[in-house]
Amino acid sequence: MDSLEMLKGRLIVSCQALEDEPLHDPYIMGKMALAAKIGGAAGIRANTVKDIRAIKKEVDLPIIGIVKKNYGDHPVFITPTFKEVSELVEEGVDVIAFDATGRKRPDGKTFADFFGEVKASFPDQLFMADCSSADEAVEAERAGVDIVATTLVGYTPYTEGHLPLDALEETVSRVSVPVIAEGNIDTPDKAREALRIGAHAVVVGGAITRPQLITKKFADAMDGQA
Ligand SMILES: CC(=O)N[C@H](C=O)[C@@H](O)[C@H](O)[C@H](O)COP(=O)(O)O
Repeated sequence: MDSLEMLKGRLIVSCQALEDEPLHDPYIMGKMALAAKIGGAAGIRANTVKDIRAIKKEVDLPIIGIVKKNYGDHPVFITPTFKEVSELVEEGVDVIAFDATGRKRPDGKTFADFFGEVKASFPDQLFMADCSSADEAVEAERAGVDIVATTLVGYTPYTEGHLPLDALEETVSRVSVPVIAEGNIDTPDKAREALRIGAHAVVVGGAITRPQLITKKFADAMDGQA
């Protein structure tokens, strides 16, 4: 069974902690991935080669790899250039994900130029397009990606306030490649709803692996109640 088939209808847990987060440590991300596997995750999404290596030591699940890299204050930061894609190919991951929004990349390339080069260089690799709208998903499918995802819905200036499940519904109706629901799927009900709408799989991050955010939800709900 290939990794896409293994992920069908299943939960993928994003195990990420950036430099400014308390759990920023490859060892901890490895253990997060193990906890996710024990809980029933069928795949892991992870950031940086270091974290991916640590995660591979703990679990044998399919990995969606990204490299978040800031080029100055450029807004495109999820696997933004060919360099980050090459790092992931060299490490070896089942799927490589990247920003597939309509914005120019830090090196000045459009998404189509960037992906054309990537696909020509690594024709056997699976690629997932992190989109902020159904229009971008349609463009990414046209460019030849294997999977599209709602990862960046609400995170581009032109999608502020848009809801991932609404974008998912539109995307599912307009593309034929598998669509992964990702981004602010923060309850089990939303994950189930995403599958009902037609998501191939669901990625959940912060609601499982960012304890500072989980704690805040409880603390905020209790604030002023006593
Ligand atoms: C916008 C952005 O940078 N998204 C990132 C993409 O890799 C991650 O920070 C998210 O945690 C991930 O997409 C999962 O989403 P959520 O944590 O909402 O379940």
